[in-house]
Amino acid sequence: MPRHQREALDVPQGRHGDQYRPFAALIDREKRPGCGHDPLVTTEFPSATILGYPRIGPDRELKRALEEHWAGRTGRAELEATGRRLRAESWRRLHELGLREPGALPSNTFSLYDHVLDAAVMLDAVPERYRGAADPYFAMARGADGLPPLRMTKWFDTNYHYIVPEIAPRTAFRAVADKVLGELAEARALGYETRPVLLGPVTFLRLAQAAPGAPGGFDPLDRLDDVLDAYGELLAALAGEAAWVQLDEPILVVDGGSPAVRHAYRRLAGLPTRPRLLVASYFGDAGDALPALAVAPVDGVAVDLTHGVPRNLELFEGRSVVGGVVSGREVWRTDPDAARARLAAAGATSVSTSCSLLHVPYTLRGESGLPSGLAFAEEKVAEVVALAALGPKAGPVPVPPRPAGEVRAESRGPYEARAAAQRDLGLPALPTTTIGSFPQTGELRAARSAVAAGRLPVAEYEARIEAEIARVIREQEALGLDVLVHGEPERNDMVQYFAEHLDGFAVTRNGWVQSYGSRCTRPPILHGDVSRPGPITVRWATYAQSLTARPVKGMLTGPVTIVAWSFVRDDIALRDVTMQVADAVRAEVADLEAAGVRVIQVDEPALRELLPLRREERAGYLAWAVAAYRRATSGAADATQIHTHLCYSDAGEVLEAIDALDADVTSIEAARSGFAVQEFSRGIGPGVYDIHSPRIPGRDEVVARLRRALAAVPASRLWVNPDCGLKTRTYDEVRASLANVVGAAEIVRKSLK
Ligand SMILES: Nc1nc2c(c(=O)[nH]1)N[C@@H](CNc1ccc(C(=O)N[C@@H](CCC(=O)N[C@@H](CCC(=O)N[C@@H](CCC(=O)O)C(=O)O)C(=O)O)C(=O)O)cc1)CN2
Ligand code: MET
Ligand SMILES: [Zn+2]
Repeated sequence: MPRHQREALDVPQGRHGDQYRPFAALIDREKRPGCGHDPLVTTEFPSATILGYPRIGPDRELKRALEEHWAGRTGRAELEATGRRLRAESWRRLHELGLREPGALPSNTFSLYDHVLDAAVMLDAVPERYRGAADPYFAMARGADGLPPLRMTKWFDTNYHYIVPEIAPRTAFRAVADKVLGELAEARALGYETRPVLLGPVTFLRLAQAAPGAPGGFDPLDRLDDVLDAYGELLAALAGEAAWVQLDEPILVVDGGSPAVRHAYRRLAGLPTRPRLLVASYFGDAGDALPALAVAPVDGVAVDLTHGVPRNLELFEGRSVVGGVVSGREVWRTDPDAARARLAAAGATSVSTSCSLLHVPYTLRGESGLPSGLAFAEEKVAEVVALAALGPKAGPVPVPPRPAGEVRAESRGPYEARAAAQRDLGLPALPTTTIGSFPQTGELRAARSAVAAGRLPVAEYEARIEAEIARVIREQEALGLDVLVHGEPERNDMVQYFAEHLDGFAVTRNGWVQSYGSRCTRPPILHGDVSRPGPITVRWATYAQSLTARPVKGMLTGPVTIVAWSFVRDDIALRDVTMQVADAVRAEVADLEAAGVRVIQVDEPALRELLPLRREERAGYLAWAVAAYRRATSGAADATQIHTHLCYSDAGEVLEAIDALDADVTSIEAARSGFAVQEFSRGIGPGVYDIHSPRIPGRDEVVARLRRALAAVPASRLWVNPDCGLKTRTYDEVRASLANVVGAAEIVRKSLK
């Protein structure tokens, strides 16, 4: 059913608990395997719950508190106090929205930076080198005095990023339960019996990486039994404190690993002293992994029912089956009939969100001008409560829309012909460039909100943007970079900015979603057919080019990334949505080219992110993603140099697809993830330093990286650039870092002759 015709659920706000009964009555007490002790409050899983909740704060209170703290303006105590206030306010609001049964409210879902990092701390898996830092937690997250941070990467196929734990053969795991016990006690003092949420042991180890220096064949999963000992201690500590504990195992929806799951949950379920265990899988169908769980007598499983119904659920008869029918990562209202049909088909005994609500904004309240048919976190909680009151009802389970027709990958001329046609750009060997953005200053952001509020005339704002572009061009000329950028000062975000200039998208006022640490985005809402009313970037690109004789690179966001970082309509296939966006980008490429812009970068940092978690679906996705990129870029003349940029990409997994994008130059994150430059047959710029940390790379360090790269790529195809845009850095950091990058390129260039 099209969204706008969908009936909204009648969502009661703050009615009383008796409406849960019809659903709770479905739970069969007798059949549930016992676990040998009387839990504190209740043994029944609540009829309605959510798997997790946003934590940045409805007005990004945590972001501000973190940034004040990192700037040295507040102490740790003030930061902790903000955290406590935010947790209390979330529980209060969730209770008010109807999550009132014991155990319905999750706890330990708050984090000062990241829940995977919290899990590492909970297991005492803190690498030795961070232990002496003034604040080991933030040192791991962000680096500290010469100490680089731990790697950060995408959380499954979402736009959230987690800190990658480092596990060594001798990491001494032990339970550090103070955070989880602290939040439980905090909630209890407020009158709430909560359900602690822990990252599960298998997901923890499979998301971790081997510590540097570990022997070649070492896999963090080799440490499963030791980690399980620590979980045993944690669960023992929680046994008298909470009726249920939720163990998050989203890794269940990824191929492989069933033996580890079977082993882990046999051991944990067999513990003599423990709370009831709910194992939560999400981000897809856990089908293949369910039998492994079924042989372990865990007390409940939570399954993602938003896209289909996982296979083999009958294996869980007699236990709690928590049906995730309200999407935790999309923003459309739940269709009650479809949701109830899914609950019925899955034999669900409770209603939940499909995953944590971390991935959606807090509330629609305060928004205007948005399409109808939306639900953000608060509205989704109300939906869960309403569905629990209604209960399951057999009916047809809808199938997702199929893509319409075939797609063909479009082509430009062969690379060699293009390279020849681009020679008049006059670039040296090892050309230096940046990825696009320069620091976004507080003044620019303040000016943007002043325009939105009508306090600053548009002409004045535009004059400030031009002044900033002029400054960015001057800085780059002074540094001696070869291919310049305008610095993206006019963009609030590389996706939202384009969404604001395309038809078919709506943007929110306050719909912030955490991306990593204190950083957030407001994902646009793609709700209709996409089209481009007029040129978007041409004015700024041509202004920048008018200020310099060096080539200025036009800067666009690619179609896959625009859809990946938006909330997208669900009534037509994602592939078809992406092709509409590709056509808009193609028109912008044509306009830039017509305006004389000779180098155009089309960023696709999210290409890897949308890669399906199941192997069998990957080739199909990559084929259309590549086709969309080529649709966007293949209209360019051979003489126009097309760049692309990817980051956080674990590029190794999609190298062939990146090559198939057929860009003349690809810049890619290499500083933190390490990948094989020799795989590339065209221009390649492996990032020479990590822009996510304030650390300034040394010139010699960059020289060493370039020499390593030259062992694999000829100098004629090697580019020199940071590994991502500079918008989160300060001008001081950027100047110092880029001076070393340009200096390093000069040194290496000389040694070529
Ligand atoms: N969409 C998206 N996803 C992405 C990335 C990305 O760039 N975009 N990059 C990767 C890493 N993720 C990142 C995500 C966000 C930020 C980031 O810097 N976000 C900014 C917000 C960017 C923004 O929308 N800025 C707006 C609004 C800024 C703002 O907070 N305004 C103030 C008012 C202005 C003031 O007085 O300061 C307010 O609303 O209160 C603007 O510049 O116009 C932040 O959290 O601080 C960086 C990296 C992966 N995913
Ligand atoms: N052109 C963009 C920038 O420099 C690319 C960022 S990729 C997350 O900010
Ligand atoms: Zn990037």
